[in-house]
Amino acid sequence: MNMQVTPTLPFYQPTGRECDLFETAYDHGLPLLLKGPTGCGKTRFVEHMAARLGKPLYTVACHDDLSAADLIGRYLLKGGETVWVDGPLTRAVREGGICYLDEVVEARKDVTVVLHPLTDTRRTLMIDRTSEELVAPRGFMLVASYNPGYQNVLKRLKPSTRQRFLSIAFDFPEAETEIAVVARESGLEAGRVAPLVRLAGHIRNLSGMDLEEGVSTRLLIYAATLMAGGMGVDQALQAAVIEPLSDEPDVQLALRDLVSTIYG
Ligand SMILES: Nc1ncnc2c1ncn2[C@@H]1O[C@H](COP(=O)(O)OP(=O)(O)OP(=O)(O)O)[C@@H](O)[C@H]1O
Repeated sequence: MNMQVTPTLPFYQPTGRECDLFETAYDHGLPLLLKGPTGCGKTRFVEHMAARLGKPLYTVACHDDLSAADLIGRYLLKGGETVWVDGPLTRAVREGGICYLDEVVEARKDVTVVLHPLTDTRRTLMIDRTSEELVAPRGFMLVASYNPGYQNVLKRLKPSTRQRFLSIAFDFPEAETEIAVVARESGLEAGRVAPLVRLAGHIRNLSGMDLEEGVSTRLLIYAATLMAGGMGVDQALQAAVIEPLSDEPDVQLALRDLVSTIYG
């Protein structure tokens, strides 16, 4: 869990009208679900919007062991005494902040039970252990993300959960936007970023066939950062694109072929 109150506005390049939708959802106290592949800007978007709205942000990276108690809180032994310690969700509710549950679908099932009364008109967080029932104040907002590409039958959001959230579909940005983002984040000049983004376009066309998922904007930023630091193109792409995308020699070969097509 990571709590941030960001003094400067984290850079976020909008790709559509997502900032307006976020603000409207926030104004009306509606929960928001961000759907999209890994590394396409969902977390950065939430960080940007929280800073823009001047709200504390509690980010929780969900995993398959994450339980309701991890979000709500628990009794802990402190100096021989048992004291209640709020979890990130409870803190966000008490403070009227934003709670961002990254990859919510990974969390254990008891988390859903907690989220339901919080994401409908009740806006209530039940804390069974302390017998408290908190009604979320104006200003509290729940944001969750999930990556539809990773889902298997067991790990899908149930309609009863999905239909409690407004949703925005994220994808990799248009080439021009992605070039601007990668150049800004890595410090590599736009002219040298352009072929990287072209390569990404080709690789993304392969995803689903040989690759679980296309190359993320995050990996392009890694590659560009290595290149901006003076590393050669081949070595940078091997470390930041080819190795992270696949362990299969055949697939790696196909990726290297694509690299030669673009870089000659
Ligand atoms: N539209 C954008 N504006 C600014 N930066 C962006 C944008 N899209 C991607 N990025 C950059 O890509 C990096 C990865 O994005 P981010 O961490 O937000 O991904 P994510 O979608 O939350 O991924 P995950 O689901 O794996 O957590 C960011 O650190 C940022 O540098």
